[in-house]
Amino acid sequence: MGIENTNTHQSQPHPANQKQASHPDSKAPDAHHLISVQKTPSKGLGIFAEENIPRGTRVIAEPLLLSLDGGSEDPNNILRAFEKLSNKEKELYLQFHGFSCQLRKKGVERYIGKTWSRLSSLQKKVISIYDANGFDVGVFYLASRINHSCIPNIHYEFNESLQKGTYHAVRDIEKGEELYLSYINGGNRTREQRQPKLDQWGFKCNCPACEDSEGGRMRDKRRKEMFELDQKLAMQSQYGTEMNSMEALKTATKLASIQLAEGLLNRELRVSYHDAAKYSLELRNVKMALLWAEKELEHERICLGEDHPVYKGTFERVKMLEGVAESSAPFDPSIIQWF
Ligand SMILES: C[S@@+](CC[C@H](N)C(=O)[O-])C[C@H]1O[C@@H](n2cnc3c(N)ncnc32)[C@H](O)[C@@H]1O
Repeated sequence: MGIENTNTHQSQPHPANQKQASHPDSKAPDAHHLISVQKTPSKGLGIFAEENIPRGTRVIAEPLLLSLDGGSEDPNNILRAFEKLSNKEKELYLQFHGFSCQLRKKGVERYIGKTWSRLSSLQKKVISIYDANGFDVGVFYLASRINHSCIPNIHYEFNESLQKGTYHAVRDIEKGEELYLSYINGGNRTREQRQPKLDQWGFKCNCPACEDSEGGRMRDKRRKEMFELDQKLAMQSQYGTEMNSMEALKTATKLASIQLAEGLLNRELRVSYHDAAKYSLELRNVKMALLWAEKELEHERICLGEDHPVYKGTFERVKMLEGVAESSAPFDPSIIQWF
C-alpha cells in the first residue's frame, strides 16, 4: 500500500512507518508493525491496519512525545513543555497539523495577556498543534495520527506504570480498515451533543453515527435512549434517590445491551458493567455481582491490558467477590463499598 506524507516529503514514507529506524520506542511491546500512517481522502493523515488485527491487540504502546506538566488550559504549560524538547523532538512535533478554535484563542489571550495575532508564529503553531493532537496528557508521535469516530475501534488509556499511552483494538479490525478513537466521552451522547465538542478539533464528524441517513438517524435515536439511561444512573449514583436497586440494575444492564448492540465497546460499557455489579451487590446477589464484575474485568483486559493498574484493581475485586460467593458467612453490606 502506498504511504504518503501530507506536505513536502511526498516521495518519503511517513517517519512513523520506518518502523525499525525512526519509531522513538521501537522496543515497545506492541503491534505497531500491523499498522501504517497513510493519507486519507478528507481527514489528513490517519492510521490503517496493514493486517487483520484481533480484538484486544495492543496496537500501540508509546511514551509521550510532548508531556504536559499541568493542565492544557494554560498555554504556558504547552510552551514550556515544547521548550524542554530536544531539537529532534521539536522537529517531529512541528510536523503535526494544528488547529485552535476561536473560543480557545480567547482563552489563550486571557492567559498570555496578548491577542492571538500578537503571539509569535512559533507560539501559535505550538499551541494549535497541541489543541489538535493532545490526548489528555500530551502528544504522541504515532498515536496522535489516529482520527476520530463516534463508533471507535480503538481504546486509548494512559498506563501510569508503563508511562505510556496504550491503544487497544476493541473489536477485530480488518486489513485495510482505518483505526479510530473517540476524542470525546460521547458514547451516550446524541449527535447534537457531540458535534459542539468536536468543533474544538475543527471538523464535522461524518462517521456512521453522525451521517445524515436513515441509519444515522436510527443510531441517534438509540444514543438518545442511552443518554436518558445514563442520566438516570448518574443521578442515582450521586443522590441515590432516583430508583431502587432493582430498577438501577435493570437500567445499567439495558444500557450495556444497547452499547453492545451499537458497537460501543469503550469506557462507557465498562461503567455500565461496573454499575450492574454494584447494584447486584446492593440486592445482596453476590453471584450476579461476580458475573458483572467478571465482564468488567474481561472488558478491561481487552481495552487496557493486564498490566494496567485499573485492571489489577478490578482483578483484586473479582477475587474478593469469588471468596465471598464461595463463603457461607452472612452477607456483609460493607463489601458494597468495593464498588
Ligand atoms: C489527532 S489529529 C489526527 C491526525 C490528523 N488527521 C493528521 O493528519 O495528523 C486530529 C485532527 O485530525 C482531523 N480529524 C480527526 N478525525 C477526523 C474526522 N473524523 N473527520 C475529519 N477530520 C478529522 C482534524 O483535523 C483534527 O483536528
